[in-house]
Amino acid sequence: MNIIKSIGLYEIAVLLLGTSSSFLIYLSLKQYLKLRRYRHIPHPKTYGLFRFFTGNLHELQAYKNDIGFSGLILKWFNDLGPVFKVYFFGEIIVSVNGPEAVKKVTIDLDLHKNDLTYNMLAFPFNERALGTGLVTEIDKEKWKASRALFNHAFQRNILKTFLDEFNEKSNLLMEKLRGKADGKTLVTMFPELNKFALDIISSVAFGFNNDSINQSENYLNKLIINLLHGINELLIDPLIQLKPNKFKMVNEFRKSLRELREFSREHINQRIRDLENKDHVPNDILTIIIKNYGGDSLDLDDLIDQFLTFFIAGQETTANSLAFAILELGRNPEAFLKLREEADKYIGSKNYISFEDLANLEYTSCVFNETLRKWPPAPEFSRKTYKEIEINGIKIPKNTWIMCSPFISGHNPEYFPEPEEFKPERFLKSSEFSQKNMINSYTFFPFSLGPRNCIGQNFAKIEAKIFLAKFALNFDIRLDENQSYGLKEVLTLRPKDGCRVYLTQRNF
Ligand code: HEM
Repeated sequence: MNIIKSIGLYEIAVLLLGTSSSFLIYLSLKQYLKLRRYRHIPHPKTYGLFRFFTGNLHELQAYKNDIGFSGLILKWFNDLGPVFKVYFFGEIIVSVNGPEAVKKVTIDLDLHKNDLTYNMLAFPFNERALGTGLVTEIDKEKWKASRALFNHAFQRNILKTFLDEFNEKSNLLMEKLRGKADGKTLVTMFPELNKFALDIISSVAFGFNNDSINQSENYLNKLIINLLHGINELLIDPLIQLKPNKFKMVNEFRKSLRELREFSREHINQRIRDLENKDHVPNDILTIIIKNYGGDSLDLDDLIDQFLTFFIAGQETTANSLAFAILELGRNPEAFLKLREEADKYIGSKNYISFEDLANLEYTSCVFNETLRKWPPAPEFSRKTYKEIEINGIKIPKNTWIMCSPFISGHNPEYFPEPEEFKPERFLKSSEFSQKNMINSYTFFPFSLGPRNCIGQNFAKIEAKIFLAKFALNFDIRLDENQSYGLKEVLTLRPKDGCRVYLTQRNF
């Protein structure tokens, strides 16, 4: 205190002013030099008093509740062309688009995942969440080793053995929806589908009957929702943990995450014990993984990371896409009738959809594909350049955060004429778009591409086809006219109001 008195308030003020001005000058210089490295790459106009620092944040805030980040980058793509940059504070992201670019990034160069984004999923708020699970593992060699184990568990002939579970959970959901199908009860599809997807993963992948479909609030579902909510909040605002009004949310997040990991630990430990005691165990993905990890290499925390990864990667993505599908079918009754015709023809009154039946459901696949084209649940994915690369004649510096967008590609009229229309027919093998190869792996890639593509894509396709066929066989849909058709997007893309419908039992 005495020292302060002797220095005097004036000197302190000058000192503080001096320090903050030097800091501001340092930040400005750093920002200037960074932007200079990218000045040859086109970028959208920036707005606001502090736009030199905030970059494109202003527009993002303005559009986030309407067309979402995906809609915004599509707008920028239409204005600026296939390669452009956007920036928010110190982070510059280069969006690269077009079949050549996507092939180069994901396959030819097989770029690494970008650590900044994936770390927020791996260790949000400095807590271990998805850790070194498949989605978030940045180290290529370690990732390769675990992917090799999991590839085995996700082969079609293994998934085939789980059809009973897929059918059983779909039947349970139909049963529940039948109870609401009086034409007057408002049903929000997303939460129903979210529980459905959770129960399927719980049962197929980890051999336990979670039964959230029949519960209004489910323990596991609630923990996962809290986990995703926390990660979403962190992605929107990386400084969130410093804000006193968010302390409660952050604490709840931490508590849920710890409970979730504990829940996983107990479940995995039990399975290990059962395997050691040679007790009967389900032949599910967990058993396959434990047997393959085996021996000394088995690290329980790694297994928990994988366990959580499959819940997070496989639940919301599938639920979102199915909610979008119902929304589109409600708006496109012709497509809905064709879907039903196909289900009538190949499934009819059967309660069980077999693998052979699935092969016949081509139009159902097209409905799912068209939904994923228009509304990919993972609308962008990111990578990082480890050396300077060139795309469309534009040089992109080393260590750049690159973004590829299945959303932009799916809305490009060059490959998908009238992209705003919902036309499942374009995916029929006989359609001119398929024949002319306009639809191929580099124009339609909702499950990403290359070595780090989605391991669960066949799983998701089986789940979606069984659900869609059964739904079309059972119900008529009327959309709630008061719902917004906006998007909700942070980690994944979802219909803003969750797809609100009135159902009636189908008139035969
Ligand atoms: C419609 C449903 C789904 C969509 C659209 C989807 C999409 C994607 C995409 C785009 C990626 C790449 C992400 C990135 O590069 O960061 C991915 C990765 C992954 N997905 Fe899916 N997914 C779906 C369903 C599932 C399901 C059902 C499971 C599991 C049962 C699953 C498990 C995974 C895993 C583990 C990865 C990481 C793969 C790796 O890096 O080796 N996904 N998914």
